[in-house]
Amino acid sequence: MAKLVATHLSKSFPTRSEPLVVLRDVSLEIRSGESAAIIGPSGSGKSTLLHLIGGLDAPTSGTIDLDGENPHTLAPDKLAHFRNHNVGFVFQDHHLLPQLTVLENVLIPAMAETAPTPAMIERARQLLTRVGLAARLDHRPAELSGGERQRCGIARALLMKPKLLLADEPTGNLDQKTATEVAQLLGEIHTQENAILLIVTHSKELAAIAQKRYEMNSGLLEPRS
Ligand SMILES: Nc1ncnc2c1ncn2[C@@H]1O[C@H](COP(=O)(O)OP(=O)(O)OP(=O)(O)O)[C@@H](O)[C@H]1O
Repeated sequence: MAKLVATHLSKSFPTRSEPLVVLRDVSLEIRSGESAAIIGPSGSGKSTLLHLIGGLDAPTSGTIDLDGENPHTLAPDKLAHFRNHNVGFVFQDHHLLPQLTVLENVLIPAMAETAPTPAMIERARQLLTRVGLAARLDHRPAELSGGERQRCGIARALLMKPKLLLADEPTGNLDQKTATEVAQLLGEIHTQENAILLIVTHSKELAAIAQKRYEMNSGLLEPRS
């Protein structure tokens, strides 16, 4: 069973005067099939923490261990490979490529390394069926609704069977009803995929789908009920 362990993470950004301290001694642990949500005010450090955990930025101190590997000890090419195979990202703005079809967008993580294999194409089709987009494979993102685009983004994030699914305000741009549907989908599909799900959100409703909840305030992470 995979496990994410973040231990004593701190992050500061240099400024012209004192460094800006954004994360202060943050630790958390989440297992495969479990989910955690982090809520907290704007600017409190939530996205920064997600970036460190996903290997997009390095901590000033502290360690991250995903199933025995610390992404921040890897050389840049190995880190890119690690991220592509172990971490799926779902963003507030879906980050789909407008010129590609829905199916091609979902295949992007596979295309980062080789031409997609028939097995990958089949997995992409299956994921798109599971997120309710079976009839939209050949459509472009502009032809989809906001919720459908987010479903496509979720399918893309899961293509490589990542151990970790990171979602940064995934329902932030959606109306209430669509946000509820996407939240339910995230909750169901990460369990089916046995992935670790970590969500950053302002939405209490989205946070409610997670088994563990935390609040971030000025870079300090506290458990919440
Ligand atoms: N690359 C950077 N250089 C300097 N400061 C940064 C950088 N990235 C983030 N920050 C600062 O770190 C603080 C925390 O930002 P972060 O995006 O993590 O907050 P957040 O809790 O996710 O906010 P929001 O809910 O608005 O997305 C902010 O003050 C931000 O300006």
